[in-house]
Amino acid sequence: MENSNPILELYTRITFSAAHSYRDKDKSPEENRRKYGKYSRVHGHNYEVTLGLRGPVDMQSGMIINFFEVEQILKEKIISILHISHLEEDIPWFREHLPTTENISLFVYHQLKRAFPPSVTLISVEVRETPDLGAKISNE
Ligand SMILES: Nc1nc2c(c(=O)[nH]1)N=C([C@H](O)[C@H](O)COP(=O)(O)OP(=O)(O)OP(=O)(O)O)CN2
Repeated sequence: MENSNPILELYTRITFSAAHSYRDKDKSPEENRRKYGKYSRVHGHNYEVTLGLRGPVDMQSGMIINFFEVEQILKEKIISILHISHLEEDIPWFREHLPTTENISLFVYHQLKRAFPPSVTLISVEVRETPDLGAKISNE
């Protein structure tokens, strides 16, 4: 096999639990109920986040990045902030942005896009709120 450093993609999945509700700040509880139905009430989900990372495989270690390092980054940038949170109460960004699956994907993407070493590119973030509902950002 050639001795150059091939470019590969590495995937990892993390989970966190959080509560949220859909409410527009300028609307009354009744208006929010009309607009968002039952989702205007606080409810929780076990979210699944799948990340795609791309980079050259270091021929000595056989890794794009040591998974241990990925776990440390995810703990600091995602889990410590989102896990067991009430999204729009605890995290300032979600006071201005409805805590939908789409916006959670954007939040995770922005938290992580500069968190990895320069040789590693974050190419995708997929957030699943339920088995039937997810959102994905691809940066390819
Ligand atoms: N485009 C989006 N639409 C909705 C989102 C979202 O993030 N993006 N989110 C919701 C709610 O959070 C809801 O909880 C989603 O889960 P769902 O399975 O649809 O609803 P339930 O858990 O209540 O399950 P039921 O089968 O309806 O009882 C809504 N829309």
